[in-house]
Amino acid sequence: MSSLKIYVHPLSQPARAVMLFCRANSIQHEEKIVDLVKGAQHNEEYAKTINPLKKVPVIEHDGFFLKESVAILRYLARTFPVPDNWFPKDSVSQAKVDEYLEWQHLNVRTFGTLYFAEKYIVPRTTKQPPNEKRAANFLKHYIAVLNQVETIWLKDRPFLAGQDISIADLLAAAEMEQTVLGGYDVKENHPKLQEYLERVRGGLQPHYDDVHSMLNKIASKMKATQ
Ligand SMILES: N[C@@H](CCC(=O)N[C@@H](CS)C(=O)NCC(=O)O)C(=O)O
Repeated sequence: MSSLKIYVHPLSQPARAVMLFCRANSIQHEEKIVDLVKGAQHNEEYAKTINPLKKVPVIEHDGFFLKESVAILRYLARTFPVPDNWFPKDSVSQAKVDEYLEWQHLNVRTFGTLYFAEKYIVPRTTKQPPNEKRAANFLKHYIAVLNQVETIWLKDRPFLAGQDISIADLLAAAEMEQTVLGGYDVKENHPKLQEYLERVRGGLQPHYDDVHSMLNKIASKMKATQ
């Protein structure tokens, strides 16, 4: 019998996208939590046997190891019997998904992550306050790319690559949910993206809330103590 292990952590955006894909498609798999908070990704064993880049997500499918969320999601969509909308076989439809996947890494992913890291990770690892000037600059760029998502990618379609949800939406939603931990709630600031995120979430319940539960709990606690 085929075996799929996914090495993930629920506070990692690309890992959540992989978790969500597997859960929403009822792909039989085992979740291996790599405790990023405790630095488990830096363990010698993890670097040696799972991922020399010391990051999540990674999958292990029948002895085949694959890192990088985009490659993983494409591989899973090709390899498992999932509905075609996730990564369509039709060349033009697939290219539309790829178009977002190629763009997001240097845009939503980059600026959302830089902002989140400056506001959330840096203070926790250095015990120093964030550099607010740097954070504001990352946020400015993050808002600019979110505006591009609204006005270009979602201009005339409900999902990033067309009428149906695809793997592009999983990565986008996971990134947009993350920055609440840095104090920037996309849903409160971008009504069109709020509707979009609700659309993505609505079609993926209860899995969407399940994979975001740790993030949402931390965000609620932070809001309560502000
Ligand atoms: N390009 C990679 C990014 C992976 C990545 O940056 N993972 C982060 C969590 S979101 C990580 O594992 N960080 C641990 C570390 O840098 O120590 C992907 O899309 O899979």
